[in-house]
Amino acid sequence: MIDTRLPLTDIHRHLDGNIRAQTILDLGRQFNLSLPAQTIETLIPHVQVTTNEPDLVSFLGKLDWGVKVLASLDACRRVAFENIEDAARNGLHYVELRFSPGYMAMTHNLPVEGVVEAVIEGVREGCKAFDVQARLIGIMSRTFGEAACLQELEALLAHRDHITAVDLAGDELGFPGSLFLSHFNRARDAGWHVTVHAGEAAGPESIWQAIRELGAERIGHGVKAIEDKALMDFLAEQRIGIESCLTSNIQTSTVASLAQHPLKIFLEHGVLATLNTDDPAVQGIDIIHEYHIAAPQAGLSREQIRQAQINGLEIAFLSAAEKQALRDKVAG
Ligand SMILES: O=c1[nH]cnc2c1ncn2[C@@H]1O[C@H](CO)[C@@H](O)[C@H]1O
Ligand SMILES: [Zn+2]
Repeated sequence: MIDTRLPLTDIHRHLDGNIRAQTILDLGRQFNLSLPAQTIETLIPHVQVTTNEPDLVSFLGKLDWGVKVLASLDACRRVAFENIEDAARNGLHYVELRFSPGYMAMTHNLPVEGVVEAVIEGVREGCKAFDVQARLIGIMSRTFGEAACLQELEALLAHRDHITAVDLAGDELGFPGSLFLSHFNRARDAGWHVTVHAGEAAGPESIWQAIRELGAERIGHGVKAIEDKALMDFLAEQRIGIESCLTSNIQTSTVASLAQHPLKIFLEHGVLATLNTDDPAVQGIDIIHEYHIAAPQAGLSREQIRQAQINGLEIAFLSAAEKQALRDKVAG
């Protein structure tokens, strides 16, 4: 189902939602932290979704153990490096990794700017060691409020040349996008691209807000667009990309079943929708699973899956020349 002559991308993947269970165990031991379990098998239920969660916020709690073991900047660097290794193992040619430096820094009071630097370093080392191209997206975790997001923004701005875009993630219902207008004004002034998690827990109005007020060029999830015909038209006409994450949407109970997922309709409507993972280690999946198992179960035809793969590079935060170079490289 993956077309091997085309670049394979994942443009919606949380680096801090993709910390290996083995790494959680290793770091727990290294820093003498008390973990809920001592073996991979018994740790899995604490760090991975085993049955669907009732809502987004419950799902997000599953990411917490991963960041609780980040007791040093070197641990952050390691996790970033392993994310590139994972991407290479999955056959990805290009990955956009997003991370929330404040969330990663929180448990052990690490310097937020230091976390940004450590992540940049880990990704740089990973890209040297493996044949993958990567870009970084800075996340502001809305769950912790406007002030915490401002701190994240400033830490990211200190390394602006190594950051490609900014995102807003976390509790969409509790912390609407309207709280973050000034944050996004500054992010756009920095010349960054903008993508926003919207229309996942909240309705289509949250997607409109992200586009009109925050300047979103792409939308994370966006499943609720299906409820608003004018919005569907707008997304297609304005070429605003949708970063779909099929398994994630089931595990957060955003969508009841894959058969009811709107991705197929987005593609039929000409929306530039894509297939991505979200938090692969927490979800217990990888990009291959999303293409080979989740997408067919969501009713996508072979041709639609191929279109989603094409769209992945089309809406990537790369220049036209960079995209073409990647197409040429993969086509051989
Ligand atoms: O599916 C998701 N929807 C919304 N927010 C998410 C999702 N996955 C992870 N995060 C949020 O992203 C930050 C870490 O990168 C955290 O704020 C986490 O809660
Ligand atoms: Zn996400």
